[in-house]
Parts: sequence; structure tokens; C-alpha cells
Amino acid sequence: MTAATTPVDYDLTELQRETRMGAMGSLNTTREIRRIDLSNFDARKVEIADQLWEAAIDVGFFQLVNHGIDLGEIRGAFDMAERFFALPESVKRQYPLKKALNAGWESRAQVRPSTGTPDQKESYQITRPHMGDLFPSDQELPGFVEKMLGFERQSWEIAMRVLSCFAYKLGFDDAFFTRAHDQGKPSYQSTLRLLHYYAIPADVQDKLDLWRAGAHTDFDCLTLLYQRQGQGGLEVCPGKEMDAQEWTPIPPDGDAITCNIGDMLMRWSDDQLPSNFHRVKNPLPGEYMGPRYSIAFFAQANRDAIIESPGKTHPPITAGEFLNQRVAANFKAY
Ligand SMILES: O=C(O)CCC(=O)C(=O)O
Ligand SMILES: [Fe+2]
Repeated sequence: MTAATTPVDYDLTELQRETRMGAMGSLNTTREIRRIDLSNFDARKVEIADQLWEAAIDVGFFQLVNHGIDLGEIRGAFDMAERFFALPESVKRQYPLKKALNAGWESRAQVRPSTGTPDQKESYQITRPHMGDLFPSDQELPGFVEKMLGFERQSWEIAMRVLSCFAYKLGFDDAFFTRAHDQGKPSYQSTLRLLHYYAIPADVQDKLDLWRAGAHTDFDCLTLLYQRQGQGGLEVCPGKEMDAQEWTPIPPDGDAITCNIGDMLMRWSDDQLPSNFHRVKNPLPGEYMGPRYSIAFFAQANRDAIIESPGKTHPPITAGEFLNQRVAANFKAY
């Protein structure tokens, strides 16, 4: 576990950017969140790659439709996630987050550099090689492990398709990122994250100064985000417009998978593909105050993959070391 002892280096440019993004800002509803149709992928790959690239360099967030994951599968994963979070706290506490390994359960432990306050959520991370005894037992939650590992695999497949398009556009061979996210290796560190943002209690609905998720960029290459209809709050601010701090909502659509580029791919692409700020705001008075559930798949290159861009914009760094630095700056001791 050498990576876990790497000294923390707060000079990462990604972190410096993040500390400036905690303000409320204003609303901009004119940006287009493009929808990319993945149907007939093999035959349409070049066209799809062009569309993904355009959407990624413009707003940085886009949505995948006809992605091939059955909607029933997605609903099933959400049902399981809700059942997990409904377990008594004493059960969930048996599976505490191992933060250097992105595995396990935490509640209100993630403090974003942008806000300095804990996100109002609980989350459960699944990172294949590190689950050990971190899965709930079959008595506590029948079928959970099988369902979630199956969903993780399906998400990985979609992520690898999208990344093969970016590899093609960047001049790498098509399987470049698939090799860097190899599920068969112990250095695999892509993560499926189940998220539950707490319902807002009636007595605090008029003083909502905390964030469900403070403004941040993701640490990975690519994020797939599943949202539930009616449970909004996600907002994005494109990096090139950071100073204006104008935020655009991405309303949930059960049919679509929302995607964004993360910091690893930004580095790997010599900053051509922007990793954009996003956040989850609390509901405003009069809006739905119930819980919000979402599921994210973070395609994070294997620990031993070296992030080295063709143009040498950033010094080379292993994906393991990169992730450790970001995690260390994000979680209070656990
Ligand atoms: O729950 C969401 O909509 C966003 C989650 C997110 O941005 C994250 O966990 O990195
Ligand atoms: Fe995120």
C-alpha cells in the first residue's frame, strides 16, 4: 500500500481551482447539455466520437441515450441502493469507508475544498479489489452484491465505449483507456458510488446554507451519473467560464446517463478536454424537500497507470498517486 503513504501535495492545480468555487453564483439556463445517441455504436463510432468531443469541449457535461443499459436494470440498482441506505446505522457502521481505497460507507464525512462544510449526504463506495468484508451480508441485504457488481460491470462497459472514442480523437489506439482501467488487475480503482442526500427536515427548510455536494471537479477520467426523475439539484459551471460563476441545472432524465470529464482525462488530453465544476444544491423553498438518490460510476485509471499526455502539459503522475492527493484533501479522518 505504498500509494497510501505518499505525502500530500496541495500544489495540484486542480485543488487550487476548487478552493475558489464555493460561492452561490447565478443561474444560466441557456447552455445546451447535448444528448448523444449511442445506438448502433460500432457502425457509427466515428460520428459518435465527433459528437462526444464537441459536447465535451463545449460544456463538458453531456447525456448518453440509447446507451444499452436496460431501464429496469437501472431502477433495480436504485431500489437496492435505497434498501442499503435504509439499513440501521449500526449495520452500515460495520462497513466504514476506507478512504485511501474508495471502499465502504460514510456519512457527512466529505468536506469539499470549495465550501469547507460537509456534504449533506451518505455514500457507499464499491471498488472491486478492496471490498473484503465491506459488503453487507446476504442476510442483511439479499442479492445486493450480485446486483451491484453486475451494474458496476455494465457501467464500466459503457464508460470504456465512450473512452474509446476519446482515445481515437486523441490519437491513442482505441483500447488505450480500456487497458488503463483493467478490471482483472489488483490495481483496478474504478468506483461505483451510491449516494443518498438527506431529506431536508421541516424546521430547517428556510435556512439552507449547506450544500448537498459542494462545487468540485471529479478526480477520474470519466463519470457516468444516474439520476432519478424528480430528484434534481445537479448544476454545472464550465471551466472556461469559471470566473462568471454561472451555474446551469441538469434536470434528471431516467432515460439518460449524464456524463462528465474528470481531472485525469483533462491531464491526459493536455487540457483539451475540460473537467468541469459541478455541485448539488439544496432545494429552494417550495421545491421538493425529500431525499435525493443518485449513482455515480467513476472510471479511474488503475493505480499503476501513468498519466502522461502527449504534449507534456503536466508532469507524469501515476493514477494512484493522483487519486490519493485528491482524496486526502476531501475527507476528514475516518
Ligand atoms: O449526485 C449527483 O448528482 C452528483 C454527484 C457527484 O458529483 C459526485 O459524487 O462526484
Ligand atoms: Fe462529481
